[in-house]
Amino acid sequence: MEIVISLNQITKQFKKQTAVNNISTVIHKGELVAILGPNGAGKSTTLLMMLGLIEPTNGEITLMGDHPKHKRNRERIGAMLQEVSMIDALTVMEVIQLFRSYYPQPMAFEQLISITGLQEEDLKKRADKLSGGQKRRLSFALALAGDPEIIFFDEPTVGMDTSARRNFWRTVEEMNKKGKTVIFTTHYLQEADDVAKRIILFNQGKIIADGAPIDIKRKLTASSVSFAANDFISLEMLATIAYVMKVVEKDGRVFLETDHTDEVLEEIFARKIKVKDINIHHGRLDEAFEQLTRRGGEFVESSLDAV
Ligand SMILES: Nc1ncnc2c1ncn2[C@@H]1O[C@H](COP(=O)(O)OP(=O)(O)OP(=O)(O)O)[C@@H](O)[C@H]1O
Repeated sequence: MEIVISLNQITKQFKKQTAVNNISTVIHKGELVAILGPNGAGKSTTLLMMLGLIEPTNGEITLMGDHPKHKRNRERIGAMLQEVSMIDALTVMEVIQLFRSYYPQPMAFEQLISITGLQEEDLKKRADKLSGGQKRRLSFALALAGDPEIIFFDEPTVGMDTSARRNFWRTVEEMNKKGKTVIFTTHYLQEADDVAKRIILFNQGKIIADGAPIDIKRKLTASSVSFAANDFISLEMLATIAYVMKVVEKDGRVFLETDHTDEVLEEIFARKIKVKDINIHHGRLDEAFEQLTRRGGEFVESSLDAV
């Protein structure tokens, strides 16, 4: 698969503060990647370096094979950053037209308007007079004005209401299906879990886990098969099922902790054990996140191998 972004031993130092500490990774064309991590972990700094807006102190970043700032890249990337600054005195429609005019093959005007989700009367408003959430939606449309191949979002849904959020992710998923690479930072673990195909987890300037959400969760949190308890099932017998690590009875249910939920289920059916109200539980991303960030730096190497 084609590599579109490559980070090779990147460090960013702000005076005494090491914001990003010797990270290396690659992102392939068509990936949908979430960069997650607690406050100050180095997410935004990394994103800004990928965009060429700040330079690493050490290491090398390439964007589609060139320096991020190369003029070939300018037409091929779109970004929505945390700071929304609107051009004064232009209406929403004028700003969209202006941004479209920067690119050789802009996205259709009507499509961008529909992405803003704004009503007719709001399109004639001055962009700087929009509400916070409306500004975010407009900056989303502006990020897509050039019909970019790679799109970067820094905390994109902050300030968006539920429906704006849903529309935003639906559009992002559509773009990704068309082959566009999407990279976003977020604090909303649920969003990362729902949308991203890959999560890069940052802590204290380092990458402490990198993988599909399901793999990160599976590796770091316990999964279980559970069902309603009844008097006829022997817990000792359940403990003999292959891959069952622990059997626990709690609140009227029996939980079989395992890394292999499918195999355990198969065995339950093969042995014709009568169970009702079956539930499969995989650990939640916030549990995995909590574990990883709590353990901090020391956990780095082993978790990277493991995940
Ligand atoms: N321009 C700057 N000058 C000095 N220090 C900076 C600058 N930008 C970031 N930092 C510091 O680098 C560290 C990483 O910041 P960064 O903004 O990348 O974190 P983040 O993971 O995006 O955090 P948040 O979730 O709070 O947005 C922080 O300690 C921050 O204070």
